[in-house]
Amino acid sequence: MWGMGTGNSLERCTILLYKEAKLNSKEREFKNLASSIDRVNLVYNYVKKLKIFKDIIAEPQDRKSNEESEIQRQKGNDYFLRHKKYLSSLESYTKSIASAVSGSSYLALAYANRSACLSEGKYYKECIEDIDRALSLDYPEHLKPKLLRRKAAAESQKSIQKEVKYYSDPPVIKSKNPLITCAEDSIEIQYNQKYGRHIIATRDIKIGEVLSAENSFCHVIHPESKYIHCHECLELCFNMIPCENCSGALYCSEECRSKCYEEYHKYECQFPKVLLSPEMVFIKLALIGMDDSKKVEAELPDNIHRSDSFKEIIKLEMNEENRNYINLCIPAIAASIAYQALKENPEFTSKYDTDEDDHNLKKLLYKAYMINAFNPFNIKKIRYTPFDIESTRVGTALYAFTSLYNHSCVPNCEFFHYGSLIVTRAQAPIKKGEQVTISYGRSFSMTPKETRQAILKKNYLFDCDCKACTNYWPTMWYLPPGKDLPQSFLRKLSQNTFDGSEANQKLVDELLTEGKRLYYQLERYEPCQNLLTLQNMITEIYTYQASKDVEF
Ligand SMILES: C[S@@+](CC[C@H](N)C(=O)[O-])C[C@H]1O[C@@H](n2cnc3c(N)ncnc32)[C@H](O)[C@@H]1O
Repeated sequence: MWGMGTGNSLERCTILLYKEAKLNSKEREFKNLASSIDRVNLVYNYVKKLKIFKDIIAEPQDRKSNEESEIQRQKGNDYFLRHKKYLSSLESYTKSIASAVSGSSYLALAYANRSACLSEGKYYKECIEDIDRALSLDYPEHLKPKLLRRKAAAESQKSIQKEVKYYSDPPVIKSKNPLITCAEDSIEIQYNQKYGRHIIATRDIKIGEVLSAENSFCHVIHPESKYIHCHECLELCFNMIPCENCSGALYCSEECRSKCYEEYHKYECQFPKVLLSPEMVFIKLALIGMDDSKKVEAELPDNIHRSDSFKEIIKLEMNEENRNYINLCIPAIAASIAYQALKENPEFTSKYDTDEDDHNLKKLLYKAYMINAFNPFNIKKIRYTPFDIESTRVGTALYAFTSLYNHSCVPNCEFFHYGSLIVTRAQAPIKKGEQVTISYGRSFSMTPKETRQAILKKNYLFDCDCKACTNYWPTMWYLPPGKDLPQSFLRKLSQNTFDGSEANQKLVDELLTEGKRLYYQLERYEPCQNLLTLQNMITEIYTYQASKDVEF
């Protein structure tokens, strides 16, 4: 059941182990233990008795293989020459680069082939870099003249180089909050029994105002993006360099490669397959906690929220008191598996080998897993085409401050990603003293109350008391239209194509200004369809403005 090649995810393994170790019968014993470390130890010992840890963590991640590199390079050639699908061919060449043994001629060939693709896409700087990489390796002599001709051609075209960036310049914080390092001074953190920590407006806030702009505390890449995004910084990059040991990590620069290796990848590089998925941001968080250098933090008074501080991220909500037994036990199983894998990781054990390290590791893994249940954000890449909006998952990230916004089914804020930076803006006017909220996925306009409440209870363990839930607001289709929107405005709205042209930019700016003005006129008709139309339009415009189209 656990053997090699089963491809079991950590999540599946935890559920199977729960059943196999008959942990359902240990509830009383578990709950009698007060500390998290005792609970992890209890579960760890029961699971260990099954003697199947070894199987679970036996399957290694894919290693370098020149054979695989050659298969991927041929695939790339096929896409490039036969189908003229340049992005697919680029991804295959990058896979070929990731698989090739360091320093081999396979690596040289893969770089050279990718340079042809980059030249076709008008990414001349990247093309030249790849040619230089191929030439610095064991590239066949008889093919060199062709490569040098490609380099000369690329040099002469450098002036029409295309930019590789999938988001626009983010807005900046104008009036820094003295108590929250990543926020405007229009908000504050409050605490009460009912809402936990939550955010309150300290003055009236207008629609569109930026409230916070926060860099991720830590993130991991999503598998679907890993051949065109850097494993470390998540930036888009079409000519990445590989990890020298494994075939699973690619980087936009030497700096990112060595930074990542030092801080995390030296452990990850030897992870078994079961620990490789975006959900594993919890292991990264726990390992950051283990790392003493990160714990040394600038001396700031305790009442200042620093979004880059480990002390803050580890305080995020775990809902420990509201969890039922299985939801307390599963994290202990996941922590046990990750612990066992790390204990067999030579890089890890060479640094951490005391009883105190052991204790810390178990505690941190358990906490980090629980934090990760309620707080992760998906980083998405949004691309507008004339016919469609494409959304791709780039990674999963944790934010120490943005996670403090509570949910409402009628949220007054929305967040936007600029790479791994998350920016929160008001999408409705917010009065001084009002709670500032985002949506955790379902808004009242599309999903009926019972469904929303059930999902929130299951995934976030609370009963929502927002105005839509309390007053039984119907979904959008059953709402009155509210005050009519002017015909001139509706005409403009129907002309909007999001096609990136200058004329459309102007139209979008006008729609945003007019939409905000109309919102204030319609506010008193809430809930109504036209107000939702305005709100959706405003959110869509901000999403569009944050995204940038990069074609290949
Ligand atoms: C991402 S955290 C939000 C910040 C959290 N209140 C804290 O103290 O850290 C999500 C958790 O906050 C609480 N929460 C969020 N929205 C809520 C709401 N509208 N009412 C009550 N609790 C809420 C729930 O415990 C939920 O699992």
